[in-house]
This record gives sequence, C-alpha cells and structure tokens, in this order.
Amino acid sequence: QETAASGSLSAFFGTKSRYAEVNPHLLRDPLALAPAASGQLLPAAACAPLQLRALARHGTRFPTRKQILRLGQLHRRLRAAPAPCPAAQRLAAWDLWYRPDMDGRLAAQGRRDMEHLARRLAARFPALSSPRRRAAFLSSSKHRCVESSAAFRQGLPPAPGEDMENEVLEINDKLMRFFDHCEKFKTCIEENRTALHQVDAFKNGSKMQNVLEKIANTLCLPVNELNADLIQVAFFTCSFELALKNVTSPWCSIFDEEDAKVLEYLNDLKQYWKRGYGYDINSRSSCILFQDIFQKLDKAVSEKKWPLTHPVAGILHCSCLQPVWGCLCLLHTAPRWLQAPVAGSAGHGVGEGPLSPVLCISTFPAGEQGVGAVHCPPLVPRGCGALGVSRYGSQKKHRARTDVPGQVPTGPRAMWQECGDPVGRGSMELGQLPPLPAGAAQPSSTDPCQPVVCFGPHRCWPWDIGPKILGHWSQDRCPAPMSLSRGRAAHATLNSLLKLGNCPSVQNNCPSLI
Ligand SMILES: O=P(O)(O)O[C@@H]1[C@@H](OP(=O)(O)O)[C@H](OP(=O)(O)O)[C@H](O)[C@H](OP(=O)(O)O)[C@H]1OP(=O)(O)O
Repeated sequence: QETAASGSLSAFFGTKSRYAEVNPHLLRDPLALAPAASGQLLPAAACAPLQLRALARHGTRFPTRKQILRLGQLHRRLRAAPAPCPAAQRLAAWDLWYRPDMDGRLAAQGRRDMEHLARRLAARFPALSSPRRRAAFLSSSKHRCVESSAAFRQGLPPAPGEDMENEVLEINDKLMRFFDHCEKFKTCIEENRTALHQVDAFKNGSKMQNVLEKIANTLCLPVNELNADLIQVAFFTCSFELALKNVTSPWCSIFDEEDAKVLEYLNDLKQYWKRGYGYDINSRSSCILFQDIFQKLDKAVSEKKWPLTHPVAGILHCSCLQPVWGCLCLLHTAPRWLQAPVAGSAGHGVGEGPLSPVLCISTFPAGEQGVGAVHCPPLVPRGCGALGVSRYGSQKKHRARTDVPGQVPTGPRAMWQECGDPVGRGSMELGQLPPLPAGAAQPSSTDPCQPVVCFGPHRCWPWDIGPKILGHWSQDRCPAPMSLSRGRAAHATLNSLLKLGNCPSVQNNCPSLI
C-alpha cells in the first residue's frame, strides 16, 4: 500500500523530485543516454561541437536546516501525545535521522548523480570531453555545489599526467548565485514580505484548509496545531526519503493524490513568484549569467578555433536555473497557474510535473544555418512551442517573452536588449534625466539589478542618490506614494523622501505586486 502511495505521489514533488523522475530509464541504467525526443532536430553528424557550457543543479541533497527544524517540530508533537490513530503511531515511532547540520548538504546519492551526469555528458560530447581537454568548473559557494563539482569531475575522463586536484574550480557567486547579488531582486522580492502574498493567501485558503483537516483527522490531532508549512515538510519528507534512500516513507501514507496536487501547487506558487514569470526581475536577475554564457559562446563561434576551448560546467541551484530558463522562455508557462484564482483555489492550476535539472548549451561551427543551441534532454520546454534544439542566433536574440508578468510569452522581444534595459518597460530614458550631482554615478545602462527611484516617467535615479538630488523639491504636495513602500530598502528610501517632502510620482522600480 505504501509503495503505491509513493508511486502516485512522486509526480507532484516539484523541485524536490528525485532526478530520475524526469528520466525513468536512469533508474535501470544511470549511464544510458536518453533517446532523442520525437521531432527533435539534432545536430547533423558532420557538425563538430565548438564549445560546451553546461549548467547543472547540484546532486541530491539533504533537506535544508529550516525544513529539518520544521520536521522536528511536527515529529515532537506526534511523539508527545501518541494518538489512537495508526498513522500517528507509525510516524511517532519513525526515526528522525535528519540533523540540522545536514543543512542542504550533498548526499551520497547526490555524488552518484553528478558523476553519472558527467559520464553521460562526456558520452554525448566525446570531442569536448576527451582526456586532452581539461574542463573548467564554476560553482556556487554552497557546500552542496562545491561537492557536486568534485563529483562531476570524477565522472569525466582523467587528463593524462594532470593532477585532477589542481584543476580549475572557480567559486563564483556573482554568476552562480546571482540572485544574492541583484539588489533589485533582493529589495523587491527576497526582502519584501508582500512579494509572495499569493503564496500566503494560498496557505490560508480553503484548499489548504481541506488538506489540514484531512491530515489532522488522520493523525488525530487538533487542526489548529497544524499549518501549511508543517504539512508541506511532511510531504517533502516523503519525497526526500524516496530521493535519498529509495524507500517509501511512512510520511507518504498520510497523503492522497488530491492532497499532493494542492501541495505541489503550493511549491509551484513559490517558484513562480520567486523564480519564475511572476515578476520580471526574477528572470532578469540572471542577466549576468546569461550574458556571460552568450558572450563566451559568441567568442567560440567567431573564433572557430581548434582545438577548442574548455567545456565549462557550472554547478548551481534550482533557484538559478529557473530564472535562466525564464530568460530562454523555457519555464513551464503561466496560463494554468493564473487561471486559478489566488486565495484558496487550486487543482486545475497545478504545475506540470518535475523540473529538469540540467540545461546545457553548446555551439556548432557550421555557419549561421547550423549554429545551434542544444538543450540536453530531458529538458522539455513548455509554452514556447517545440524546442529541442534551436538555432543559436534565434535563441539568443529572439526568445519570445511577455511584457505582462505571468502571461504566456507571445511577442518576440530581444533578450539582449532586455538584459541591457535597467528599468524595463521603457520607464527610464537616460537622455532625459536631469543632470546628476557632481560625483554621482550614472545609473548603469546594462544592469537590470540596479534599483532606481523614478520621479515622473523619465526621471529615474540610482536608489541611493535619489533623495539627495531631490532635496530641494517643494514640500507638502504629495499624497503618500504607496508604490514606494515595498521592501526594506524601499522603506528606507521612502522615509527619507518623505522627510524631504518630495513627490515620487511613479515607481520604485519594483514590479507591480497586485
Ligand atoms: O528546500 P527549501 O524549501 O529550504 O528551499 C531551498 C532554498 O532555501 P530557502 O527557501 O532560501 O530557505 C535554498 O536557498 P539557499 O541556497 O539555502 O539560500 C535553495 O534555493 C534551494 O534550491 P537548491 O536545492 O539549492 O537548488 C531551495 O530549494 P527549492 O525551493 O528549489 O526546492
């Protein structure tokens, strides 16, 4: 019965899915290459790859500290008052083997994931991974990513006569955890308590309440002792036990498929509003990585040198892959999400299954017609039409995106230009700014992460100098500019602006939150 439970739930684990979920053949043979998807345009055999940039999420990890502490809280509650319900008894007797210091660390399964991934990539691109060519590694500073990079290296053919220990591993959080370095993202989304208001609304809505009541009943607990976070961690534990130990945990037995859909939707909502199309800055925060990739690919294409430059593997987080996918228009798209009214309804808006862990892009030196960007299986793009392999040039310049957050990407818009547009949606024109005070930095025209404050449609300033510039403006004429009150930095700026009596009439460069 429990095996059946885990089997039917595993389609709803979202970002916590075990990797083989998207490629079930890997359960039988972890080195088997996925067959080409039907209709996929693969590079002609005559094409020789020039350069490979792979972005991969780290291998299977333990839960983060935050989730382990939540699980401990629920487990303690179940142990404190052994209930007459069999499910509660089973869970109380379950061995809580996670410790807070496991905090998202790479697990043994994660090391295998990465080694096997490298071996599959090497088999797919033999010319790029020959022993003569050393790979370079970029990694986020998180231990799970650093350890994943080492495991990935183990899977590549050893370079003869070279000391693998001395190979290049660059820890680069500006590229591999770009969201931590994007001021606008931090201000408007990360530190802004209202940015995920739809997630909070869903947690407190009727769909979630139904799940809470069912589980409370199953566990013989008062419903007011449960909440969405506790139920979610119980569900995550079901997924972690499957991914880490390949077992069906007793935690799975308290959920049925209807509950799983609601919990999948809850996780999807977080990803959508924090990493996906919910806000433009989510994908734009990845511009620095996006540009780095395409600049290096451009160089490889223009130089067409042989032997070729090193393949570069970047090991990072799901939270980084999703914005990059957003830039490339590869994320599961929004319409089904948005059809679901916000508070308390779900079901039909549920996401579309597990996210793929790897995006890799490579270029082929066959001239304009043959230059291609390859999205390694198992990435199945949604919402932008069939895209297994696409022309490099069109991928770079013409990925369709929408101007309306959360809607289906439709019209073509040059990503290059988007990444170079600091405010977006035409709300800033540098040429029309009033003169900057002596010594003040001009807002960068290429950094979408730089927060700016706008006064009037064409008067935008770097966040920190706005108040100084406008100190002389007239007082007492402004209604409270509510649009500025988002996020900690926004509050700080707003306070100083109000003291100065200025009238910030447009926006703080945060996306609209309603
Ligand atoms: O597991 P959670 O819920 O703690 O969320 C993880 C994040 O923790 P946070 O929400 O910031 O406390 C976590 O953030 P940190 O790297 O710990 O700052 C990651 O973003 C993680 O993604 P990945 O597994 O590293 O690819 C996140 O995992 P996903 O949400 O991508 O599954």
